[in-house]
Amino acid sequence: MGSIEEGFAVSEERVEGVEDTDTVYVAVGKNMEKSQQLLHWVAKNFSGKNICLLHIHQPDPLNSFADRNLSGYEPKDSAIKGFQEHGRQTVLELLNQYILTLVPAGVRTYKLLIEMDDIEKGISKAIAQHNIRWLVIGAAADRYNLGKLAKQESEKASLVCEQALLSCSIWFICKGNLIYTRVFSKHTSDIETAPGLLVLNANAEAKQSEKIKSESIPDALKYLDSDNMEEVEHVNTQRSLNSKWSFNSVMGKSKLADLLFQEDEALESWCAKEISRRKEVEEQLAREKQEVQITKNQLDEIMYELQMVQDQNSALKNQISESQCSASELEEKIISAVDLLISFKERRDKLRIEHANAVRDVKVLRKSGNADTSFSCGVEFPAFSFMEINEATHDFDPSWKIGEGRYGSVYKGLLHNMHVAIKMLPSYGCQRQFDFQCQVEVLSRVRHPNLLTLIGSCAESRSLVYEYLNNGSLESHLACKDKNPLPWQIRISIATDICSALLFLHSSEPCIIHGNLKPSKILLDANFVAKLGDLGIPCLVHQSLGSADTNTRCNNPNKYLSYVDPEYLVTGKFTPESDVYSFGVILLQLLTGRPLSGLVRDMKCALEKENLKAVLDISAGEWPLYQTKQLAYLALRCCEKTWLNRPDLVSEIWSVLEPFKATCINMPPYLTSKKLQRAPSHFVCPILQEVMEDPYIAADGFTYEAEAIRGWLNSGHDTSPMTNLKLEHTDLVPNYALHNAILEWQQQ
Ligand SMILES: Nc1ncnc2c1ncn2[C@@H]1O[C@H](COP(=O)(O)OP(=O)(O)OP(=O)(O)O)[C@@H](O)[C@H]1O
Repeated sequence: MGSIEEGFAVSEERVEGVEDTDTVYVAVGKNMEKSQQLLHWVAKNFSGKNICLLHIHQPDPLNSFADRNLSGYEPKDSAIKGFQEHGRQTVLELLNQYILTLVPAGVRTYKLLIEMDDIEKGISKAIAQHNIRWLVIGAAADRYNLGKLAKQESEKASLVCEQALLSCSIWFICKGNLIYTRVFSKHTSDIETAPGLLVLNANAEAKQSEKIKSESIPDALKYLDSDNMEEVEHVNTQRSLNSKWSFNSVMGKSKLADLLFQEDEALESWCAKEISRRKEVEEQLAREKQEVQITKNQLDEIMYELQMVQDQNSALKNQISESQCSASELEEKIISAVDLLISFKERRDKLRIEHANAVRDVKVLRKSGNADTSFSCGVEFPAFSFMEINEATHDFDPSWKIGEGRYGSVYKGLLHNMHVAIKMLPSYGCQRQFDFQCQVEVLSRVRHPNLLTLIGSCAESRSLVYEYLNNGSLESHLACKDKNPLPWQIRISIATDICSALLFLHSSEPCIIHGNLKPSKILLDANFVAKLGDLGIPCLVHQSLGSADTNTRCNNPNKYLSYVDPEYLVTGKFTPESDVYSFGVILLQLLTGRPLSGLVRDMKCALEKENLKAVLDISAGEWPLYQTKQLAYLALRCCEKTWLNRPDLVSEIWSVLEPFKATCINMPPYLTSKKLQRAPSHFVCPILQEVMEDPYIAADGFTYEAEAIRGWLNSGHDTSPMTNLKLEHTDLVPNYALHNAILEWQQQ
């Protein structure tokens, strides 16, 4: 037993007759788990060998005993020894426990306990003293720098010790795996095998297990790969020569130490390299982790965007499905509308056929009627049904009523897109409907720009359909009912228009007498063109009634009688001069604007006193006195009681009026109101009675407003609105010349 510093074996169990070459020393610590892993590895790889458990016991130093907070207390020698003995026993018990774990493997086991403060020194001492050939140490034990230790020891250790160290092979085990091996040789301090070379693959292990069985060398030595086998064999050779091997004969003591030291430095540099390599790998790993994190973040963003896109996609899908639903609904509606249209077209075609048949029947009937009455209606004339008349007047709505005369009411109406005036005559039996229709057709053939156009009739309701003139009657203008007073130029123009109409009627063959000429029968269109209405009505009504005028109403007989020729009242017969008489009264009214009573007398008086101005209507403006006086004399002559004294329409009246009207038009703009400005009659659409904006020429040679003539043709008419004659075709040609003339006139 030596001192603790020196190191000594406090316990050694040796079996007699057992060579050291059959013993593997295993350096075990106090950690049960690690030590058992180590023993397990040794039992597996050194089968058939004896195992000696080597433990370097570090006894508690006396000063540490003294440090135990026992100030003032001086422990006795016996107490210290007892304490150290207790520690020793504890360690031996631990070693016994390790031995017990090896019992099942059938390994012969004994233990070597060495007490020393420094474990490195203890192991080195044990190698030297016990001539240890094979030593297995836990990898952690590598921290015990045996090479360094050897160098330090080399100076003071005995030759035996060094020789023993140099003939020892050491295996470093970590967690049951061989990390590396140090095999000492005579040339180098040790053969260090890199860990990579010592990691066996499955095949290599299988081969090695076969070898282990056949050879006597320890299994652990066979873990070296083929490159190192030479070295291992060399080591074995050295071992066999070990007894003869002399350190001094090969190299000096100090040289060995240097070699050991060099090897140790190589190991250290390898470790440093390994650490820096690991550091690089770790840095690389950190970078890659960062990149992975960035990629992950990008992935998250992409996933978020993907989610949004998916949401939008689903929203769009919903919209598409909704649109598809509404589209299919619309398709269904279109299909049903098309079906309806087809059925309407079929119905229309059917009605057209029925209409054509009806027209044919009417023609046949007319022919047979002609045979009886020897009267030919000739031209086709629009005949409206009562339903159409009813519809046009909105069920004869009172608000659509224009006025009421002796022969019935007049309604405004909308018929086939045209504004019309419908005159309702007293109704009679069916027998007379045909006569009525024929007579109306005769009247409709009398056409003149200053005669109110008769558009059609309804025999059923005995109504006459006229063009509607929106400026009302001359009567309303003279009465100034909500209207501006007419300028004298317009009054002259109206007188000329009526004179023109009378000339046309009286010169017709046979002569046509109006017989009911008065201001209410003179209607004014949008351009104040005067048109004479109600032509032939008295005849129509009187014929129907016979001689008795029982059903006619007259609210103001005096007013009516003021225009009637006095000779008619005597004879009961109208003559052309009867119309001249009525015209004379109207002329006096236009000049004076005065009431009927005493009108002739006042004018006579004014002319006698050479004071025409006293009776002239000053609201009409500054009358040109000479021509006005001439006209006043003519008017008085028209009102002569004897028809023979009345002036001739053509040679006397027309010859004064026509140049008078011409001077009016040639004068500078005489109309203060644009509304009253007179447009040339050919600028006016015959249907609408308004200045045309888009004039088109029809097959009858007349020019119409495009919209109006199209409405006429589209409503089924194939006749001229002006002549009632059948149109050769329904093509329309734009009248550019007229359009330009209208534009120029409007810009004046
Ligand atoms: N085509 C028409 N366009 C615009 N207004 C019209 C038209 N025809 C008639 N009128 C209006 O209807 C009113 C009534 O006319 P109607 O011919 O029935 O009676 P009257 O002329 O007053 O008298 P009577 O016929 O008894 O001699 C007229 O004053 C006139 O203002």
